[in-house]
Amino acid sequence: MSDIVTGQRLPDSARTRQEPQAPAPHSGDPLPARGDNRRLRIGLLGGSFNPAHPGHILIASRAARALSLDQVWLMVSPGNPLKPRHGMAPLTQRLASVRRLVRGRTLIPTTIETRLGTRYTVDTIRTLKTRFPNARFVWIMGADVFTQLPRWRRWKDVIRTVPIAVMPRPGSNAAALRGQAASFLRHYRLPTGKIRQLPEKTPPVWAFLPGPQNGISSTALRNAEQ
Ligand SMILES: Nc1ncnc2c1ncn2[C@@H]1O[C@H](COP(=O)(O)OP(=O)(O)OP(=O)(O)O)[C@@H](O)[C@H]1O
Ligand SMILES: O=C(O)c1ccc[n+]([C@@H]2O[C@H](COP(=O)([O-])O)[C@@H](O)[C@H]2O)c1
Repeated sequence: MSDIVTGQRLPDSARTRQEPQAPAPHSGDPLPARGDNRRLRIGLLGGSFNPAHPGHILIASRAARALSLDQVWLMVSPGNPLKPRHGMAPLTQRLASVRRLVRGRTLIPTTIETRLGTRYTVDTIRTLKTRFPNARFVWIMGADVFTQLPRWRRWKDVIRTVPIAVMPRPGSNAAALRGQAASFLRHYRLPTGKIRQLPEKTPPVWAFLPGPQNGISSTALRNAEQ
């Protein structure tokens, strides 16, 4: 039985150990309620991961802590619709680069969009919310991507569908905070003191999560390899 999130066949022992947290594979509501009846909070960090680097791990871990997330799915995109295919490593290679950096149970590398057959974020979120009705999803993105958000397909539907956590990135923060998305959403920003409530809020809602920053990028790593 393959797991829709990890794509891996789990040995029985691992399934038993992981079942309290890991989504089960099939329809219905695969996410068990927590012992305290709180819905599972799941961060979605979509990305090309071409390749993954410590900047991804930093923002995923920081979001997990700041938002009390049970899991963060590092969703390796089948292909960012706005990025050229040329120079994009195969999905398996990009997934492997994420797996090499991840430790522990909270951060979960996944190619779930490929299995769901979605590429645009608006479709991914709608499908995930249908498939996992008991989860509370939060979309995590770096400040550079928040600036680009108005170029996404049906971006206003995206922001109406999922709370958004914007993570700081060196050189991108000022532009993000005065960009079109920030301006459109100016009445929907959570103040820093209320960030932990983000997953419980009804969208549109977003927050900028201050914290440590790392200037690393996949582009720099690819260039260094050449
Ligand atoms: N160093 C970083 N600091 C903060 N956010 C980051 C950082 N690197 C990537 N991100 C965020 O992680 C997500 C996935 O990024 P992606 O996989 O495209 O990495 P990248 O380094 O931006 O790649 P590239 O240089 O190829 O564009 C995006 O939301 C992006 O903003
Ligand atoms: O839905 C869109 O139109 C869209 C356009 C550009 C990027 N995205 C998503 O944004 C996430 C970050 O992409 P990237 O390539 O900057 O790491 C990833 O999950 C993409 O699928 C989504």
